[in-house]
Order: sequence, then structure tokens, then C-alpha cells
Amino acid sequence: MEFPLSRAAVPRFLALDEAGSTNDELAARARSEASDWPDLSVVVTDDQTRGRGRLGRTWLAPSGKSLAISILLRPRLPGGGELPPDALGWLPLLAGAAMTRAVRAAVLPAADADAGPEEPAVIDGDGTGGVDVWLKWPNDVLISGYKVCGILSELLADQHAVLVGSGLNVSLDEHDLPTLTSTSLSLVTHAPVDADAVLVDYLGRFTALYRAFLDAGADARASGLADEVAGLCGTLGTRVRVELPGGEELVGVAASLDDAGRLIVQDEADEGRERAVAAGDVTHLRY
Ligand SMILES: Nc1ncnc2c1ncn2[C@@H]1O[C@H](COP(=O)(O)OP(=O)(O)OP(=O)(O)O)[C@@H](O)[C@H]1O
Ligand SMILES: O=C(O)CCCC[C@@H]1SC[C@@H]2NC(=O)N[C@@H]21
Repeated sequence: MEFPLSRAAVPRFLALDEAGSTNDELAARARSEASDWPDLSVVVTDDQTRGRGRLGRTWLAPSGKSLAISILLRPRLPGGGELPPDALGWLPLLAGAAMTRAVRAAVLPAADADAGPEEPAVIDGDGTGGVDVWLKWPNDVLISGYKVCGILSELLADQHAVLVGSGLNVSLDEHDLPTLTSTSLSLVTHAPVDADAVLVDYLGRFTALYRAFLDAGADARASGLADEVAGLCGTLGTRVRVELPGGEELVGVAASLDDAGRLIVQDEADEGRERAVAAGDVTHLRY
């Protein structure tokens, strides 16, 4: 697949006909030819054969019907210093916000896609009941509750770099869907999707948010990133169950994001005491 628009949008762009994992492909190049792979280098394929999710889980991508996109970040503060650890948690959320906007632009009429972050994005002209697109904290983009994109961020500690990998279901049919809870762009639009147009939109939005974040000294509130993420995050205000990494379970309303991008949950088992969650499997519960 050719990506003329996306290729022009970033400092280095490599489209592979096939890859095991684009995160692994980009990590290997970032290490072996570091000076040739600058900040915001991108590796993409529409045929990823061994995609990874968190905790060794599998990301499935039928050949030719989805995009695996990896972005290399070598973030530096305006003075050249490295990002404080708390700032790193915002990078996957930044990617999620950019992807949520790009998915909205791909599946919603322009007026709805560009609405303010708090506006629900809904099409209801055809009696289908409407379509909404939200970010599920911390790493999924959902269309009407179905997962269209998953994001995996990995630290390249030896490079002081981060890889942000996104798997986007572009044109999977019903019978291609890997889970009962997934969907694709074309299943929603009922029309062919221009993958290069979606990708360049994602990269442009990502770059703008990333530059603003770094220019503000990696202060998510000052740069507007925290508001953008919060406005797009469908998890906030809902009752959630969180399976914490140690196996503990936490149930309560997801109230806000803290300064490190962690989810603040009001623990029902402890009189609503607020607990900050950095990682875990989140399920949105219905009342
Ligand atoms: N192409 C795909 N589209 C949607 N979901 C997928 C796809 N491939 C795999 N999955 C799901 O994504 C999960 C990846 O695991 P990971 O823990 O990284 O994701 P998660 O977003 O945290 O989990 P979940 O999707 O269950 O909330 C797998 O467990 C699988 O259920
Ligand atoms: O399931 C998730 O939520 C995360 C999935 C992340 C998949 C992407 S596809 C591009 C990059 N390469 C990988 O092996 N994984 C990520």
C-alpha cells in the first residue's frame, strides 16, 4: 500500500509490505541506526502477523484490512532535558486523543467530528441509533462501545525513547472481527475507507498535540492536552471495574485524571475514597 500523504507528514516514514510487529521493527531500527531514526519516525504496515497488546496479549490483524502504526518518540524538554517520569503516562493518552479525533473525522460528518471535545459525536439520521466515538482509558478507541483501535506504548529505556503503537481496524468485515467487542471503520461507514487519509489525519493531530505538550515543558494542563484527553475520554463519569495488576479489583465512578494521566476512581468499597490507577483492565459498567 502507498501512503503519499502520510509519508510527507513526518521526518521519516517506512511502509513495510509485512511485519511481525511494527513496534519491534521500529525498536530495532531506533537502536541500530539511532541517528537515522529521529523523533516522530513512523513504521507502518497493513499486514502485521505477530501484533502484541499489553501483557503479552495478541493483537490480530487480517492481512490488508488494518493498519499497524508505530511512532518513535525521543521527547526532550525545551532546554534539552528528559521528560519527568510522570509526563510519560500522557503519551499513550495523547495518541488515544489523536486517534479518537481521526476516527471521528473518518466516520462522522465534519460538523460532528470537529465539535468541541465534550460534544457527543452522534449520527442519527438513518435510524440506526447513532454512532459515538470515545477514548476508553487508557488505550482503546471505541465506536459505539466496540473497539476499533488499541494502543500499546513501550519504553525504549536504553534510547531514552518511547514507541507508541496503534492497531486500527480499517476494513474488516463482520467475519474478520477477532472478538465480539470489536469493529472496523468500514463496518460503520458502509463505504471504502482511504487508509492514507485516516493515517495522515492521525499523524497530524498527534504531532500538534505532542509539540504543544513538549513546548509547555511536558505540562499536560498548561498545554491543553489534559483537557483534550478528558473531553474525549468516555470512561470519565462512568462506573468502572478495574482489575489491578496485582489481581485486586476496584469498583467505582471514574472521576477524573490526575497530573500524571492516571485514572482517579472513587472506591465504592471504601466510602468513595479516591484511588489513582496507573494501569489495569478497565470495564465500563452500566447502572
Ligand atoms: N484487531 C482487534 N480489534 C479489536 N480488539 C482486538 C483486536 N485484536 C485483539 N484484540 C483484543 O485486544 C486485546 C489486547 O490486549 P490488551 O490488554 O493490550 O488490550 P486492552 O485494550 O487493554 O484490553 P481490552 O480490549 O480487553 O480492554 C486482546 O485481548 C483482544 O481481546
Ligand atoms: O490491544 C491493545 O489495546 C493494544 C494493541 C496494540 C497493537 C499495535 S499494532 C502496532 C503496534 N505493534 C504491535 O505489535 N502492537 C502495536
